[in-house]
Amino acid sequence: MNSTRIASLDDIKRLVDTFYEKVRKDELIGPIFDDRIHDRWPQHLEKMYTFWQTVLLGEHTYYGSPFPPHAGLPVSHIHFEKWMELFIQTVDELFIGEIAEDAKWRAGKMAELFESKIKYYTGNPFKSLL
Ligand code: HEM
Repeated sequence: MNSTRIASLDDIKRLVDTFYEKVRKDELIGPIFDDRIHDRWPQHLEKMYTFWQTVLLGEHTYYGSPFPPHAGLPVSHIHFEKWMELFIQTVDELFIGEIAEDAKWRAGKMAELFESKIKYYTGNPFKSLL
């Protein structure tokens, strides 16, 4: 059983790298990422390190807006379910502790928010995307 707590940027990198390895291999959501990201995976991973470093360690290195890149993606409930399944699997494989639990909780909240925004904007295509 693993007994590592999320405590450093190296831990965040391991979490992000392992998660997106699973994502890229997944038949349902892998192609959605690849179609948008193409050869920019190193940049995407770098950005995701800063995102989770900010959220989980309180070290403020991410200054973006998380939602806009998702607004036009061809995703619905099943895609978010798969995303969450892989994320939870990754966290539980690698880490224990309060921050690991927080990671899963926050991911779940953001997945819910993104899903409901995407549903809303799909029904109201002329609303602002922010
Ligand atoms: C099925 C679910 C999801 C898909 C298909 C998806 C896909 C993507 C794609 C294609 C990008 C843009 C990459 C680029 O063009 O460089 C992106 C960026 C990002 N995603 Fe997701 N995502 C999903 C769920 C989530 C969730 C639940 C979170 C939150 C925990 C999240 C957090 C982010 C962040 C922070 C960025 C970077 C935004 C920026 O540019 O500042 N994504 N995602």
